[in-house]
Amino acid sequence: MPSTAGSRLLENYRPPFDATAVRKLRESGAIVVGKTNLDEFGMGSTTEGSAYQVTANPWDLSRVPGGSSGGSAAAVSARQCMVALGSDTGGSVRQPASFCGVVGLKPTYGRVSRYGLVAYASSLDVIGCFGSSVADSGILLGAISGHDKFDATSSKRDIPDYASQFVAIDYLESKPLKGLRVGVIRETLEDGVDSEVISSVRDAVSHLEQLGCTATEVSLPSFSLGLPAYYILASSESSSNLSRYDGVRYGNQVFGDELNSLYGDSRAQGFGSEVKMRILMGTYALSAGYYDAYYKRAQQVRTIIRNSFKEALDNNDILISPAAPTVAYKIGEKKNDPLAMYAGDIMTVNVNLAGLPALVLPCGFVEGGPAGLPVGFQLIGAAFSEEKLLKIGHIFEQTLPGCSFVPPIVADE
Ligand SMILES: NC(=O)C[C@H](N)C(=O)O
Repeated sequence: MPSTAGSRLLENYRPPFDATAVRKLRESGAIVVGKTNLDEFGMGSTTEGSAYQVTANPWDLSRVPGGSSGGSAAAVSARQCMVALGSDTGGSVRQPASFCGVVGLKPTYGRVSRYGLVAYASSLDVIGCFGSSVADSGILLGAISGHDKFDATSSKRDIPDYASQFVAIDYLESKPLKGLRVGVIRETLEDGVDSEVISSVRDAVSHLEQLGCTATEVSLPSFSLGLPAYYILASSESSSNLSRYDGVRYGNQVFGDELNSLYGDSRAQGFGSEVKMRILMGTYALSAGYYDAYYKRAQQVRTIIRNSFKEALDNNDILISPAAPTVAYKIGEKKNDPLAMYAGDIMTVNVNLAGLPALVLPCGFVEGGPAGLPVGFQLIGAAFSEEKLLKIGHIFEQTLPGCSFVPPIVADE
């Protein structure tokens, strides 16, 4: 199967091997039915940045499915497949999961091998899981996790039996989450977040309280610094990673009169505008004279963010936020306003900077489209606490009254 990463540059590229995650899935008996659309090289939040096509949101075909792994989210939401993989550098699994009303799991950095994943920003990239239930995403995680000699950053920790969490009991009666401390991140429920999203997430917190959790507000004062730090670091790493696409080693080649025009023309014609912009931004941030002011500073902010999460998670079992400040918006709405699109990643990027696991699951609807638009909320845990997140998510999902997250539209108009 071709692997284009949504880029014209890789239009005819057929990888000679499976990524470790895909190999493991096949070994577990999974049938790979296809590859899905995404923003070029994962750079975007709507899937409109694909060089090939725009993916529609199954809840309303005039809206984006989120991104960058929007094709995977839409395919699971429309029940075209049981589960799907995505890559989450700054929210690319969780935000589309939220927009499409499915479950999106971003594992701890190192839980899943990145071998064979097309690299965007290697210190942030994680392969994540989409499912139409928490159980499906957890079973998928179990199949793809583990150490891999081809990825030195993959962890040697044991893989828990994630599937053992998914048993049915009379949850509400028995207060199954009694004693669990939930910290609701104050900065994620303030100005700039849609009021309907805030009230859905507050309802989700009340539901967790009914299940026995104790919820308190926690403050992460550095939260808003995550967005600028992420875009500097991700762009910087991408400018290095994408230098491999030189028209020689991979993909489409544009022959010029001399070597430099072969590189230049292949890249000029192969990359889309968002990718070019990020390569330029990243190269600038890494260049002598600007390195200290941008790249180094962003790394320092990353440490501050990591420490503030650690402190908050020392006092709480999990942290909670919306998955995105809005529900799915219209195709074209933010396409020409990159800063507005970047701002939509505010809820997710910090988690990548801290390397933590997070689970997004649907918790309600707001008005819009033919049948309402799903809202997702995010549970963030300490490193390698996926088992806990899945348990809480499963109980939440099983006991959420009267919500069916099956979209009304399952085929093209
Ligand atoms: N790749 C991601 O996780 C999505 C993020 N919106 C980005 O463009 O970097």
